[in-house]
Parts: sequence; structure tokens; C-alpha cells
Amino acid sequence: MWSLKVGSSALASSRIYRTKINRFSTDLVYFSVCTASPEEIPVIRVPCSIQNRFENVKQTRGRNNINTSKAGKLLIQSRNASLNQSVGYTHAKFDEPTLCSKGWKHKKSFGDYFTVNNIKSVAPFVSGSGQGEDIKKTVKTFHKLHISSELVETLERLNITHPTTVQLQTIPKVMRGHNILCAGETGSGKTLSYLLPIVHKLHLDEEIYEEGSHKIHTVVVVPSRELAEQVASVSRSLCAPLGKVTRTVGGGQGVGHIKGVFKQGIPDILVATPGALVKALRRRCLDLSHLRFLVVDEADTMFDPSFADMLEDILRHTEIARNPGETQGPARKAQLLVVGATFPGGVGDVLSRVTDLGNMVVIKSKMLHFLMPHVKQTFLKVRGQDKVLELNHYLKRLQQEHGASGGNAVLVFCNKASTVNWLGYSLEEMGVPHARLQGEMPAVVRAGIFHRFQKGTTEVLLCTDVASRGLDTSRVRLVVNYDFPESHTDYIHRAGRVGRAGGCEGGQVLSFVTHPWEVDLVQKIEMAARRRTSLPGMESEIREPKPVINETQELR
Ligand SMILES: Nc1ncnc2c1ncn2[C@@H]1O[C@H](COP(=O)(O)OP(=O)(O)OP(=O)(O)O)[C@@H](O)[C@H]1O
Repeated sequence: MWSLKVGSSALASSRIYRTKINRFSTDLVYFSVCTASPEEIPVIRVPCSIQNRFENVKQTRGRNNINTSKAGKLLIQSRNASLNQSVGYTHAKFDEPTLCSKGWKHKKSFGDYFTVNNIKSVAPFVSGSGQGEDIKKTVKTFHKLHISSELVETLERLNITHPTTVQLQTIPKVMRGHNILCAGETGSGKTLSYLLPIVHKLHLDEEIYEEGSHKIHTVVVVPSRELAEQVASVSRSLCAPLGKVTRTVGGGQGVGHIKGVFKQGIPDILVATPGALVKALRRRCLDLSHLRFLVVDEADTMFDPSFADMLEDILRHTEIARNPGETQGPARKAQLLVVGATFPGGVGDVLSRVTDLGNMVVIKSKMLHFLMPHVKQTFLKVRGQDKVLELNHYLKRLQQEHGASGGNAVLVFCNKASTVNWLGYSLEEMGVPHARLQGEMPAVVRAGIFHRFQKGTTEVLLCTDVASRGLDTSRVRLVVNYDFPESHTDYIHRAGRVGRAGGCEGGQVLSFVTHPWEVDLVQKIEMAARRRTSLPGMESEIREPKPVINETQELR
């Protein structure tokens, strides 16, 4: 191997040397060494093109040296087999994993794809799987959570026998009167985790507290009419055997409708969208002075700027307990339960104005903001004009694989209402039966579409993100991101329509990736999948609430 000693006597006498350096064992590279006079330190000039080549060679070699694929199941399966990654492979801290989506901003990458395989058959939030195992040993059934036997029987009729991990953690805390911030994965059964203890406590305390019986005791605020109907239907099934009444009020139906709902009598549990609830409060149809539970579901949407003012208005009408002690006795105040699968920043700021954040219990799932390990997720780089054909192809394949036996429900997400309409016309021409759901539809048209989809009247639903939050889609087998979601939060919520507790197994997500800005998001998702970390930009979004500093403390 040739070596070069800069400034050595061998070089000192020379004007220009051409020398051969064997930088890498096989690559021979020429470069020039120039000295003005024998005394001066020689300057070595390496052309940029050669420097770049060295770098490329170095990177390629580095990459090839790391064999991320071993025998056994693959976590990442790529079109380029050298980029596959086994389930058993763990990247070292400073390893830079090579991504399948690395070159996806280049037009030559159209047609490329990779899959993040499901490495578990059961969701982590089902008790007894992975992280829930320890808890399951001690608490197994709803009986052990001290839920009344009438409610447990109702659950058993619904085929729900074991609490999920989020239910195991949340129910006892709500029973004890704490204000709760509950962050659990999509589909982990958060609705029951707040409804069960609420209905139980309403039932139990009925005999003790008679006063204020004509006033509302529980309000659940959710961001959409469809979600309000869904939560109300779960509540009705729990309340019916106990003779309690649940009603809903949703936006877009006018004040007359809202007044009509309350003329029938004050329900025990009201499920409302924020707009309708604010209208009801302003028209004095409703009095929250005896409220015992205020639930804010789908917190990320509810604390979003579009709803934040309404939410603050609602919170101003409510006296929230500052600690569990204040939820007891005749002068009791309301318990606040904030629930979601993702949380935006600033939740703490809003809540600190109405309650003592130091006394609020934060329940956070271990796998929050991780890709779901029990759902197969495929990313396909595809030209915009080819997306319809690809979609048609996948729908047909699903039909062939599962036949007419049912359970082929597909949710297709678009970013805009206009895309939903346009795609609908295209699928119509291809003879694909489907339904459409988007926020620009009039309330009357929208009402019932999702419900019919849940019941199985339609197998394919084209929708915007209006269907991505909270809606229970247990029969959905495939989620298609026809347009790639605009944020990781949206990806988590859309993907969360499959792999739900009690839902059909083998759910999959297919995402079409077209534009360069989408590639950035995909690369971060792939990196998180390879490193097995949570999705970036979301880790800090749930902060432990800071204790409120009162004025005297502040002065000191
Ligand atoms: N303990 C349980 N065992 C079996 N199935 C359950 C259990 N708890 C809830 N489920 C079912 O799981 C499904 C999802 O529940 P739910 O809609 O409450 O999830 P979620 O956590 O609120 O989801 P999202 O984040 O999407 O709002 C529902 O069909 C519900 O009936």
C-alpha cells in the first residue's frame, strides 16, 4: 500500500507528484500534491468528485457491512431485500438505519414499497398480552374493579369479560374521585374506562343524594355528531338495565332541536358536541351547577384551536373539583376526565385555569404513539394518477382473499371533501359500491352514514378525517390512506381504526405516498419502526401537569 507523508524529504524536492493511494483496498485514486517551494508545507488537492465518491463508497460499504436481516420473521420487508430488517435485530444507539424510503423523493422510486409487519397477533392493551400480564395476575375481571354486578352482567352480554390495560388503570382512579388525564392507544377501550365508573357511581349515589335530581349529572363532550351517537349508544346499553337515560345533542341541527331534546326531560348522561352544548348553555336549556362528571373525549381535537374557545366556555360554566375530597358530600363539585389517544401541547395551560393540575392523575399507556405492533402497515410509492387503479386492485384482492363471507370492510381516507367526491365518482364508474362521509355534507345526509357502515350495509367507506377520531370500526379489515395524512397524529388516528379491542383480527393499513413532503413523514415513521421508538414530535405532547403556584407562593 502506498503511503503519503506530507512534508517529508521525498516530497520536499518535488513540484508536482502524481501518486497512487490505496484508500480502500480496491479503489485506486489519483490526486495531486503541490508545493511552491521545498520549505512550504505541501497543499493536497482532492477533486470534489473523488471526495464524493469516497463518501459514497464508504456509506455503501458501511451499509453492506450491517446485515439487518437474520433468520426468522421480518419486521421490515422491502422490495429491495438487502434493506429488510428482522424482528430480532436491534440498532445500536449511533447506528444510522438505511431506510427503504430513503430515495423516495426521486421520481424513479415510483412503484417501490415496504411493509412494517405485525409482530404480535394480539394488541398490547388486551390484558394478559405483554405489558398487561402483571396486572392481569392481580385483577382479572370487572368484578374485581368493584363494578356493580348489573353492569358486569351487561358487559358479559356484550361479550366483554376482561378489562383492557387502560380500563384496569383508569376505572379505580375514577372511582376514587380523581381528575384524570387518560392517554391510551386507539381502540384500547377508553369509552368504557370512563363510562363504567360513571354509571356505577351515578347508580350507587342515587340513594344517598336526592337533591338536584332534576339537574344534569354527567356531560360527555366529543368532537363530532357521529362520535356522540356512538358514545351514547354504549352509554344506553350500560344505563338501560339501571333505568338511566342518555341523550345526545349535536351541531348543525338548530336551536329548536336542542330545546326539543331538553323538553323531554333532563337526561342522566348527555353526550354533546361542543357547539351544541355551548348553544344549550347560552339559551339556558341546561344548568351545570349539579354536574358530577365532565368528560372531554378525543382531547387532541377538543383542545385544537377550532374547539378551544367553546371548550373554555364549557369549563367556565362548570365547577371542577380540585381534589378527590371535593367530589364527595352534598356540595360536591364535578370530576374532570380528559381522554385521548394523542394530546396536543397546551392542554395543561387550559386545565390549570379550572383545576389543580398537581392533583390530576395522568394515565399513559406504554405503547402510546408507537406504531401498532399487531397491525401490518404497508407504504407504497405511487404516482398520483395511478392511485385509483391501485385502490381498485387492492379492493378486488381483499374481496378474493376473504370472499363474500363479510368482514371485508374498508375505510379509505382522503385529505379533502372534494377528493372524497371525486374518488366516489371514479369508483362508481369502476362498479365499486361504496358510501361517502365528509364534513361538508349537510347534517341530514351525514346522519346515519357511519352507522350503516358499522352495521355492514356498505363495505367501502370513503371519508375525510371526520371518521378518523374515536369512531369504533371493529369490523374494518383494511384502512387505506388514499391521501397520505398531513401529520403523524392523523396517521395514528387513521391507522387506529383497525386492530381494535374486540375487533376483527389481521387488520392492515395501506398508505399511498406520492408527494415529496409526504416522504418526510414516511421516513420518520420508518425510522421509528426500525428503531422501535414512538413517532417523533409526539413524545413531549403529554406532559406531567405542573402544580398550580398560588399567589402567595409566587410572591415568595
Ligand atoms: N374489555 C374489553 N374487551 C373487549 N372489547 C372491548 C373491551 N373494552 C372495549 N372493547 C371494545 O373495543 C372497541 C374499541 O373501544 P373504544 O371505542 O372505547 O376505544 P377507544 O380507546 O376509545 O378508541 P379511540 O382512540 O379510537 O377513540 C369497542 O368495540 C368496544 O366495544
